[in-house]
Amino acid sequence: MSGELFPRSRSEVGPGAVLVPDWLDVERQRELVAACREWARPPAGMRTVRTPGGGVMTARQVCLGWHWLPYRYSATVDDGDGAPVKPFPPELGELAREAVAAAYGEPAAAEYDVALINFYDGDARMGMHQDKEERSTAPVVSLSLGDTCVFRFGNPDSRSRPYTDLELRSGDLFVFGGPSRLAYHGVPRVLPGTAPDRLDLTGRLNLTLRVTGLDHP
Ligand SMILES: O=C(O)CCC(=O)C(=O)O
Ligand SMILES: [Fe+2]
Repeated sequence: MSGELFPRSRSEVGPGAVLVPDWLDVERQRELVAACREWARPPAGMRTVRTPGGGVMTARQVCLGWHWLPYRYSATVDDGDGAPVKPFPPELGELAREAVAAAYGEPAAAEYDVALINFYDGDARMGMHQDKEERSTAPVVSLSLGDTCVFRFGNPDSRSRPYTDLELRSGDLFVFGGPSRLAYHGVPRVLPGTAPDRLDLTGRLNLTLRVTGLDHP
């Protein structure tokens, strides 16, 4: 539920960084949540990610197409059960292309080949980072489902200011490419209990769709 008197409108948060509120209708959100529940199952299911410095990411993650781990891509879940990563579904490629067209008004140039699905429950959050393991400069497509979060979108030079805090709600699309492709970003907070009732989801799911630029094994 948005609660706004007027619908939120598309906004450019930075050069090449575009928020399209309410891009997915509730039916599509429900379908994606159901699909995420399947993708989260083992083998190659949702896991806790550990960083080389000994840290633990509080958002749990499952990948499709390529397995991301700090800080590279692999064809197998090298930091989990070792299973081959689940395939990247063609529907998500189509969704990514539609998303780029909706954000930029022009079609995507490259084939999307990886999805990182992050699940935030409890106090989960994500620190400021760049998405830089890809060899392609194609825009990152981000879809939010479930609880609203505060999404911090910064600049390509440092984790600190200037940055903009925006709300990403269930169904929102955020695309960042061009001069913003390597901008630092993170999720300082999730607002519990804000998911639409019809989603039947406690917590927040985020799908980030990317082009790795890697050759498939
Ligand atoms: O959950 C989000 O909105 C951001 C996820 C993210 O930045 C990532 O997976 O690299
Ligand atoms: Fe990211």
